[in-house]
Amino acid sequence: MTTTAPEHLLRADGVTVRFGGLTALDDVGLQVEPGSVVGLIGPNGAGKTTLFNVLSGVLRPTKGEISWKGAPPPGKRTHHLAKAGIARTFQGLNLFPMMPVIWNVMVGADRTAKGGAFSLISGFGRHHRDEQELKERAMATLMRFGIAEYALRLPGTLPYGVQKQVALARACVSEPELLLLDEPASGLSGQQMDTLADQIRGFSQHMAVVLVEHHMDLVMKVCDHIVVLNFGKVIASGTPEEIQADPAVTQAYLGTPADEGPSDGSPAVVDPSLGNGNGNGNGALR
Ligand SMILES: Nc1ncnc2c1ncn2[C@@H]1O[C@H](COP(=O)(O)OP(=O)(O)OP(=O)(O)O)[C@@H](O)[C@H]1O
Repeated sequence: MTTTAPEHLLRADGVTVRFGGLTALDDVGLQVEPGSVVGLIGPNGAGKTTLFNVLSGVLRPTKGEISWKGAPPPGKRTHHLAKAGIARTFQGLNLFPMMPVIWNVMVGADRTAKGGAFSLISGFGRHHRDEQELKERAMATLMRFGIAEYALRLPGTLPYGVQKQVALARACVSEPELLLLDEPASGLSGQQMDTLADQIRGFSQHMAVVLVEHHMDLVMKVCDHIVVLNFGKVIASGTPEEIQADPAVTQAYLGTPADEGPSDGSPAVVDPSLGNGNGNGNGALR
């Protein structure tokens, strides 16, 4: 009997998450193919972070299943994920403030570091040659991200945009097959966001990316596929063009009835500049 490898890297089936009486996710399905960029969007409180936490193994769903390359997920600790080829960034920077930039990136480079930062600082169980190799890989990644000059600086002494790049470098240094990005554009300038967009498209040459992001222009620019959540349910799923033309998406963000499209009959376009008039109390499209 021959078995074929699953086409998807990551798959969620019928994922439901309840917090007490509140259903944060309701029967959500999602697939991530190798080399694709998948966006998760939705108004505030839609369930994006909850789904991200389920996908990254941090949160166990009340119902439903997650599979990684057709098998159960590898575990919820960062080093479990890293070993399996999954890396993530955090909504906050989550850098170690007392460690220089290069050490922060070395932590990400070490797929075998069970103790994470502790094992790096203590050197427990590691040979000098291994540490040298980690340092070289971290340095090469810093160079690739154009931030090698900051290698010996503490993160807190650097501009926010550079710190964001350090966090991204730390996630990418292990050359993951899947990169989970949690609001990578928050706090960035327009120019920094353009750089980020180019980077994400570049990443997809080597890895799949799942992106939770409020900045619609970035999402529309970089994603191959977008999943839209509202009140914990998937209300739309498709290419950026399909999502922009979907009246249910416009309704979710702006609170306009789905059948009230533009009077000229052209498809409704989700406009990031429209911030008010949200009828569902979920906040504006940002
Ligand atoms: N730990 C928790 N306990 C109880 N309720 C929670 C918890 N985490 C999230 N929720 C609720 O679940 C729902 C979905 O929240 P979630 O943070 O996933 O939405 P989101 O789309 O990420 O929102 P935002 O864009 O504002 O970050 C919200 O109603 C939220 O209040």
